[in-house]
Amino acid sequence: MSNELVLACYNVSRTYQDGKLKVDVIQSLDLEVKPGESVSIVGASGSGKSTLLHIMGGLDQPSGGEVRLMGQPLKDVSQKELGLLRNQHLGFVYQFHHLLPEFTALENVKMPLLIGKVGKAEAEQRAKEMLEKVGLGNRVDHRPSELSGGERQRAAIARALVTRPKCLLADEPTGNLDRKNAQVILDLMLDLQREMGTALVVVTHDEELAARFGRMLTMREGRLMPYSMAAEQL
Ligand SMILES: Nc1ncnc2c1ncn2[C@@H]1O[C@H](COP(=O)(O)OP(=O)(O)OP(=O)(O)O)[C@@H](O)[C@H]1O
Repeated sequence: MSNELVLACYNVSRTYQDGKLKVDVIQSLDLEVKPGESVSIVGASGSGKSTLLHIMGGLDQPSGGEVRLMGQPLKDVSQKELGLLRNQHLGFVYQFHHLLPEFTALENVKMPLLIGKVGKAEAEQRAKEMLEKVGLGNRVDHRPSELSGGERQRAAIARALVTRPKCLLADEPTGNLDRKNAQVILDLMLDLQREMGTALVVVTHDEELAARFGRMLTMREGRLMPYSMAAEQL
């Protein structure tokens, strides 16, 4: 039943008007994300992967079609409600950590809880627990500049998951890391996804990492299709 889905896209399209040129980046795209499942999306550069993730996360509006978050069509909600829905149900991780430089890891991770009106004491405790989970229990008072690249990404994952979202959306979360750190961060995301029952949708260029997800999709000609190595080499 559709209302059991975490996220759903039905007949979604996105067109950019670039001067006289109209670019159909996404066309008649359908996607259903079930609770707790892990989905990877690969595809050529410029195929529309980031655009899709922005639309799924309510950061961009589709030109047509419908996006539902926890069964709620996003086009029906006000900006304020959208903000609440996103804070409540979604976590975001990007290629670059986007931690606020003047705040410590703990303060950064607490922030979405405080925005979501969780009390200060509970926010502090949950943020500490989440930092422990990502292996940063001994780095809570470090500022981003005092963390390694892998540690910053761990802190960004903690910040995204501290609200216990139904779905984590990640755009090239390992794109800025070396191979070893990329593997470690991906393992961490998949472990947390299973442990917390969070659905995980990741966009990546890395087909080897993408193959470790429950479902691997390719973005091609504005649509998603099951990944097939043979088709990729055409
Ligand atoms: N604001 C915009 N205005 C016009 N065109 C845009 C805009 N944003 C993206 N595009 C175009 O839409 C297409 C898809 O971009 P998108 O960033 O979604 O691709 P991608 O698959 O994530 O690429 P990459 O893997 O290189 O990050 C590109 O051709 C891009 O130039």
